[in-house]
Amino acid sequence: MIRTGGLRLRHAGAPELAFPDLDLPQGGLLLLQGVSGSGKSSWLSLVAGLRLPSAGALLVAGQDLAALSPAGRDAWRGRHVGLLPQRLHLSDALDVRGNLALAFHALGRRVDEAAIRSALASLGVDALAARRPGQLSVGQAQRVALARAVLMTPAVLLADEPTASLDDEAAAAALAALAQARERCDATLVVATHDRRVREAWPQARVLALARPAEPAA
Ligand SMILES: Nc1ncnc2c1ncn2[C@@H]1O[C@H](COP(=O)(O)OP(=O)(O)OP(=O)(O)O)[C@@H](O)[C@H]1O
Repeated sequence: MIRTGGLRLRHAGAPELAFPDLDLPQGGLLLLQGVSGSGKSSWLSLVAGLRLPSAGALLVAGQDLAALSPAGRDAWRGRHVGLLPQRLHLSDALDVRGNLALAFHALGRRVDEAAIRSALASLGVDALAARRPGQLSVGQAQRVALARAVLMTPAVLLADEPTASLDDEAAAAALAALAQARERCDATLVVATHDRRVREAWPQARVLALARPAEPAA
């Protein structure tokens, strides 16, 4: 679940972003829409606990993020949030298995090899475990990143423009993989997108429409 009220974020040197209120139940599906600069990535960074709001209340998976210390937020995010960023941030110094193992190291936990195999298999990329990310197609790399996102069975899955730069077939496959990942984790799924194909694929999804803030008068 994600509940926000009066949420605002101020980036240095930019007009303050003000977000519409939201009450999304656990397991819900949300499309975060808005033109470039309307704050989609900023909203995701708030819900992921990467930034704290300049004002407003924010409850994610039952947790008030403002009540956590920075280290507590990092631990909470590692356990409860699955992130599929626009740039996938897979390390080419490691193979696919090693990239997923990093998630356990970040939490100070023993690497759960069975969980890694299961996450990769759930996205149909278990045969790629020994490859380096640089040896993967764009679609394969995205599936690996999604396997990493669902590794801890997160309560909330956040995907930033997952269909950008994909052709129709690859975009449909990416959306199917996301829907499957959501089902596997029984997660709340938020997809930030300005791709009309996502809305067409998921007409039942809730939409949170963001508007670009007005520039202050000169
Ligand atoms: N780290 C930052 N420092 C200063 N301003 C920032 C920072 N990140 C974002 N902004 C500003 O906040 C506003 C919203 O940016 P954001 O990236 O969240 O929008 P977006 O809707 O995700 O855009 P896009 O679709 O282009 O990715 C923009 O005016 C942007 O310049």
